[in-house]
Amino acid sequence: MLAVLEERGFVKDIAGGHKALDWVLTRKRIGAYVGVDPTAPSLHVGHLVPLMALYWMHLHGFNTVTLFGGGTVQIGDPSGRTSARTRQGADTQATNIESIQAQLQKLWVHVKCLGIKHNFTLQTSGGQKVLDNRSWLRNLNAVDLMRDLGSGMRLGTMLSRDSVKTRQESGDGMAISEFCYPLFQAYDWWHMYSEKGIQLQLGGSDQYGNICAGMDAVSHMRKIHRGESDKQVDDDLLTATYGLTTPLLTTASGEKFGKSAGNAVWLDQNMMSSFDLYQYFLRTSDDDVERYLKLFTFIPLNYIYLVMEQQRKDASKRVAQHLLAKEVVELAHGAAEAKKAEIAHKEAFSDGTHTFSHRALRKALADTPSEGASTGGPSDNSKSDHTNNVVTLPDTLLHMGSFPRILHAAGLAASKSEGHRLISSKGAYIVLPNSGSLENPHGLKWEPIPATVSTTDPNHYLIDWEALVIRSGKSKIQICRIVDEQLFEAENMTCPGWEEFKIWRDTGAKTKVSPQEK
Ligand SMILES: N[C@@H](Cc1ccc(O)cc1)C(=O)O
Repeated sequence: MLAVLEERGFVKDIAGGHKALDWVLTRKRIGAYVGVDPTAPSLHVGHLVPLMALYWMHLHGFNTVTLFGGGTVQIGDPSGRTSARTRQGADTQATNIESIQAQLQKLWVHVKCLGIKHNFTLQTSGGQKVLDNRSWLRNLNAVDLMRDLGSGMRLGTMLSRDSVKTRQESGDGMAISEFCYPLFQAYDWWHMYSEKGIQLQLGGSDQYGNICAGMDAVSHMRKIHRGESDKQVDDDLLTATYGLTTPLLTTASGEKFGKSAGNAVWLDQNMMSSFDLYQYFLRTSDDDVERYLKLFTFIPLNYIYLVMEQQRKDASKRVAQHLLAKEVVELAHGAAEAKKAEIAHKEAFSDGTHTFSHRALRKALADTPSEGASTGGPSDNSKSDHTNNVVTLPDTLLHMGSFPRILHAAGLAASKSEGHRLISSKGAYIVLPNSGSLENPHGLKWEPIPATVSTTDPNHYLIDWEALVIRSGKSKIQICRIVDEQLFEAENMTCPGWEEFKIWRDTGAKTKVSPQEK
């Protein structure tokens, strides 16, 4: 098992000894767990690395638990942080807990389906559970905790942790609650060790300290509960605890993995559509794609090597990236969504990579009805849950000089001024209507949005009188359906910058109108 995790790139550090862990995993189907604190409404792609390692263990017959910290999130893990988290309101916390729990459940369903697809059988898979540590932490007695577990954890070790040192040095200090966080994570482990035989904890590299603290605490608790006489049992490698941390991902060009335009790449479909998630992984560079295929998919290594050979023969086809993107969407959102996202992308480029397929546009528009708000509440375009990334924008946004605003409204630029920058650096593109060639009438051409912004009218780029197709960088495409402003407002729709636009327009209009009124 350890060899599998190592060859796929999951192992950064091992606590408890490499040899010992290797031996135990070979001898015994121990239990393993990964914990996540629900600090946000969704997991992001970074969470997937330790989770994937755990899923591999599940598929190889180990008992596995994904734990969400409904209890620990209220204390706040200081690991890897330079400042304390701000306290969340009770209702935010409740919704986060609920959605993370649902997400962890859903991931298990998709893991099982992917397992079957990649020829693992349910009979040889291990058990899997989703647990909430609130269920035991809420009954914990403070005196008992300090007497038993607290007495087994050393101040020196805890003070020497980087997260503590940096805060002491920067002068911000640290609250006792945060300082004591490792006690609660350790108690989780003790609880699951004694009840479920969980001997291994996996986590991101920032969890190394918490995991080591947990190992000390569990061994201390075992002594207390067994009496000192059982000392030799304690040393038994077969019943000891172990830790494994996964590497922190950076791209080959040195950037932090998992950020798109400064935002986290969320796994929740309502926060990031399948189309966008697919697109994020499709943008993976050739230097990173093999590493990511190993980490984020269950595809056998031999097959990955074959795909990489194909990829090197013609990198422009991005076969490896398409495969990666599809498998990740399948893991996060399920097979049906993955198929749709794949088709949407393949169609968009079906007439060549330098063109955008008119057929794909027609299909995307047909698949996403314009009544974006039909679900009732106000619809926020940026959270569109469509597979095809169609956003709806009001027609009044299209006027001479408004391209930077459109880039912002379509979610391709964080602000209007960033839109400006994108255009002047020739990083923003638009599909030219009716630009197909005689041999390939559906392949519409891309061209950079003209740098002469103030004299360019976006209306000239409307395709079939109803859509603009824009792109930032190499492949972040956005289809914009343009509707009548009255319909947009009547359907309670909105888009980034819309309120500011209205204020700007209304005040601008007044100064223009008044002289004529005179
Ligand atoms: N402390 C972990 C989450 C966690 C919570 C409870 C545990 O028992 C284990 C892990 C984190 O912040 O990522």
